[in-house]
Amino acid sequence: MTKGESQEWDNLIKWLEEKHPGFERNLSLRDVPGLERGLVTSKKLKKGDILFHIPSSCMLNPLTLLPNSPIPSHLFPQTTSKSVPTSSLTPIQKKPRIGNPPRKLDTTQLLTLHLALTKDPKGRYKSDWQVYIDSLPISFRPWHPLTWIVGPSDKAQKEEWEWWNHLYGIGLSESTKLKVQDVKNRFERDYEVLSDVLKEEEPFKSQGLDGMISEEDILWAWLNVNTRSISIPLGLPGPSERNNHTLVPLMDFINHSSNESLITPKVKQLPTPSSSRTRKPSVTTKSNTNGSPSPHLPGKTNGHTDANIGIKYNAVLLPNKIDFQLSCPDRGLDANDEVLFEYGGHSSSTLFAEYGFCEVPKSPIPQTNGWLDMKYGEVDLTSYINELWDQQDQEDKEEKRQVLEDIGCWEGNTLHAQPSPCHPSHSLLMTIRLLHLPTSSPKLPNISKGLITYISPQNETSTLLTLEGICKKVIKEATKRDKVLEKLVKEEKNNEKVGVVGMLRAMCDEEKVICGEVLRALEKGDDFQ
Ligand SMILES: C[S@@+](CC[C@H](N)C(=O)[O-])C[C@H]1O[C@@H](n2cnc3c(N)ncnc32)[C@H](O)[C@@H]1O
Repeated sequence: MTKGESQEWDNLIKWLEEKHPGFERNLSLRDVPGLERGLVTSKKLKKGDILFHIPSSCMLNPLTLLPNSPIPSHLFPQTTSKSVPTSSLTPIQKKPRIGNPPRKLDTTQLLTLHLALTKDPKGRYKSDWQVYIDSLPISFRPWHPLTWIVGPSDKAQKEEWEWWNHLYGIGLSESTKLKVQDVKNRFERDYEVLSDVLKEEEPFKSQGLDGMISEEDILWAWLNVNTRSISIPLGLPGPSERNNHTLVPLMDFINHSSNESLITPKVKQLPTPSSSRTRKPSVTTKSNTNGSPSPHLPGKTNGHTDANIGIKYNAVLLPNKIDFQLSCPDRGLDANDEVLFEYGGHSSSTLFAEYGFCEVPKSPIPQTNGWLDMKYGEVDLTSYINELWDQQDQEDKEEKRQVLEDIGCWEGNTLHAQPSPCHPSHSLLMTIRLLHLPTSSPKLPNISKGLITYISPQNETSTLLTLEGICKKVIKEATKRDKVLEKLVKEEKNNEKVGVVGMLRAMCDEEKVICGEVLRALEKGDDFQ
């Protein structure tokens, strides 16, 4: 941590203490050079002690922004939910306008715009959350992989960027590249919308802001929103992952772990004290799957998100009146223990593409075995399966795709370390089985109804041979990639480069270990269901 960061932390705590009644904490910023910024306990704590209490007033989302925002209110996300008081967001227009529908931003875009506006060189958009915004990472270059494929506007950074762009080409598996490309597509769509807003909407248009807020500013803002916000019910309709999330000061300093013995699971959502007395109980929010706040996965609805947060969900929660409280787990915590929670059930490649890091097993036994104990140890075979689809004719592919969608097996072409032993997902097996079925096979209708999963001994033999071939290919490519990466950093003095390459090499290990185990099972003739 630099001196500047420590100052920003002090300012943040002072702002929370002075301006946000109810704020409490027993956590401090971890101050260890060379280690990821994170939160640690300020003193020894016992079961149930409060780690922090974050009042809703300091959270940054469309509901808290609207009352004093310089962003025109017609751009705010629109609610159709009865649970949000209509005064808090723009009401639905009863008759749609003739011509183009009114432009609306979703929460991701609105928060990105709010953060990016603070970069106005003329300083016209100071935020009420400025102290919090000053505590955010200053840049995502060079470590976030999205910045490896979005060139810098500053020519002086071009040469350095080329090293990272080259790393993208040689150091990521094809399946990880697909995930980073997906992040890029989402960024580009939002960038286009926000550029149009700056060009066409007042007051931005008259202020010439389109030329003043750069793509780099929007990239910085967008990555902050996408790597730091938390899913929380805001009562906004539409895709939840685009709308129902919020930036929560302090909570966004917590790092991820999937290791259950390390995470601090007790997060509560509580009604903000005054609101629980003033509103009628009928006005309640509908939460995501189980009412828990969870680290927001920007791209998709996340199947596993809330599993480890162990939320206590209180009866009456109004969308913009939800406080967060994190309390000490049963095991207690020593002073300076890091507080961690699970961002969701994400594989290494998803964590890397979305958040710019991956978990590497810390195990006393050699690292290769550690991967087998990783809760979300996974190899994504999408790029290999895509190659097989490309060999099928279009009609055949459409027909089989429909069947796989009917049984919930389209996509999800993965191998898993857990539950042990390593195994292919059911979706992967069904996909390869269908790839080996002849065009318009009479078996397809029954597969589509879920009546058949095992097709025939011959089909099964072909399926397992294909799986074996793919696993061998993955191991070969991961071994080759690992060697290239080793060579790349052999003489490298830059610690950041060495650290990132270390993560990429660890992901090669994960592929080799999991595919190796699946190959061993295939050789033994083990059955996969
Ligand atoms: C929500 S922020 C957490 C706080 C962050 N460390 C900071 O300095 O502000 C998420 C970012 O923290 C980093 N991070 C979180 N968990 C991590 C972990 N287990 N190992 C390495 N980096 C991690 C990643 O850069 C990620 O994009």
